[in-house]
Amino acid sequence: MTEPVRVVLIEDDPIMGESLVQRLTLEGFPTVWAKTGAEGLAALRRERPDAVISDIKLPDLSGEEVFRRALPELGGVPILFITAFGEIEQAVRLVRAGADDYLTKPFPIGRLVERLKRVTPRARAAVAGPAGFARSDATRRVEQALRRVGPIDSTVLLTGETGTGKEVAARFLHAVSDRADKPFVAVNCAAIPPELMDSQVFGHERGAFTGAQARHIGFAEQAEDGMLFLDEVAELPLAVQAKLLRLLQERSFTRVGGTQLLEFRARVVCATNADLTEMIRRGGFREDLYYRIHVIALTLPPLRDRREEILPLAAGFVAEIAARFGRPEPRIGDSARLALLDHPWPGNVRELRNRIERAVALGEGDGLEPADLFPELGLTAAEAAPVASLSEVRDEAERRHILAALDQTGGQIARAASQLGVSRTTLWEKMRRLGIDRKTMEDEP
Ligand SMILES: Nc1ncnc2c1ncn2[C@@H]1O[C@H](COP(=O)(O)OP(=O)(O)OP(=O)(O)O)[C@@H](O)[C@H]1O
Repeated sequence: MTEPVRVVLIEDDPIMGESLVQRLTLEGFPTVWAKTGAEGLAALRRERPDAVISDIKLPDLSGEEVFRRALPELGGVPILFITAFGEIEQAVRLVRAGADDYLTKPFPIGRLVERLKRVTPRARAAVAGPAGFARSDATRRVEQALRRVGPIDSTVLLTGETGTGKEVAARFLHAVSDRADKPFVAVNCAAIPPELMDSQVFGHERGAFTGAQARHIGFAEQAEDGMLFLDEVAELPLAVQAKLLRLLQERSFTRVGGTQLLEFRARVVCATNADLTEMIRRGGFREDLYYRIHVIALTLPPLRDRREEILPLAAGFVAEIAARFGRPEPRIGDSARLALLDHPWPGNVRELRNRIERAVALGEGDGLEPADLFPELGLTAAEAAPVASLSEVRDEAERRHILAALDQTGGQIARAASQLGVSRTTLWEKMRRLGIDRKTMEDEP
């Protein structure tokens, strides 16, 4: 017997809602009813349904907002909209943006059931298209959302800690988009000096500034009608943020020092590990730009929240890296597996990859052991301690020297100061800073 298709219904009209719930349940679709957009989003997160039916007009959110906000939870789950006669345009836009279908009120409930039956197998079937990157439910939702928005042109913002795979996700989006055969241009905004950012992104004309000996084609132009991936977008200086906003609004730009207006045809995908709302609060990021790039926002979860991916990812990296080094593929021993599962992975997938690469490169046996992957664990505590900074070393030496002087002078500050070649006040200050307790010293009048 196949599992029943579970539905979340988002509908504020009590009569319509009631009758839909009754009929859907009778038809074998267990249904959870949410009466506002916010309740609906919470239900989506909680219930993980197989299909969603949503009214387009809700007391708190529009259909577009429901879709945009639901997308990260929705993944490949079908969503049908119910619209009133006057909202058809919005419904058509939603279907273009990746919603599955819409029905105009009034409609016979049988038709809704029929549509529902038509769209649900799609969610169950293996998703077609390029192979994905997901190996857990958490990333599968992101991957399916990317497949869904692949064919449309809205701007996507990918967030997540460093090394979680934001660039991998952006390249995947490109691969499933209609622009897959067009350029994918990745710009690491953190790696370009702020004063060069403008000309790197928009290009410059010959003679635009000292040293501009030839025309330079910037990233916006190189992307043609492909994809422009702005990694670490929070690092853009405010002046370049203003230009990026204009680029997105007007879909045109000029090279630095140029007058010719060039059409911007690429799709923009941004990534950041910064908290942009916090940056807006502090005045480091433009709010209007945030709303432009935040049309569809998806978060790559940290590796510690998707531990089921650790071993499959590790196995994939071992195979790939051993092949690259022309070495036999080492086995990951049982205790190494446990160590991998136990590690908190602050550097996420990148850290996993780097540790495997080092272990495969340096490992001598035919298996990987915890010490190959976590060499720091084999060190004594003193060796593993982080290297002290120069100021820490200096402070420690000063502290010991002052204590010795005080010891020799029986705690007399003035004599110790003169021996040390500093004034009494300076010695007091140093003692305070270095935490030498003055009460243990014998002060003089
Ligand atoms: N799902 C995945 N499958 C295979 N490799 C992955 C996956 N996710 C990430 N990686 C690898 O991990 C490393 C980091 O990924 P990526 O550069 O996409 O992360 P990021 O989130 O963009 O990092 P940053 O914020 O530092 O730019 C890369 O070597 C990438 O190939």
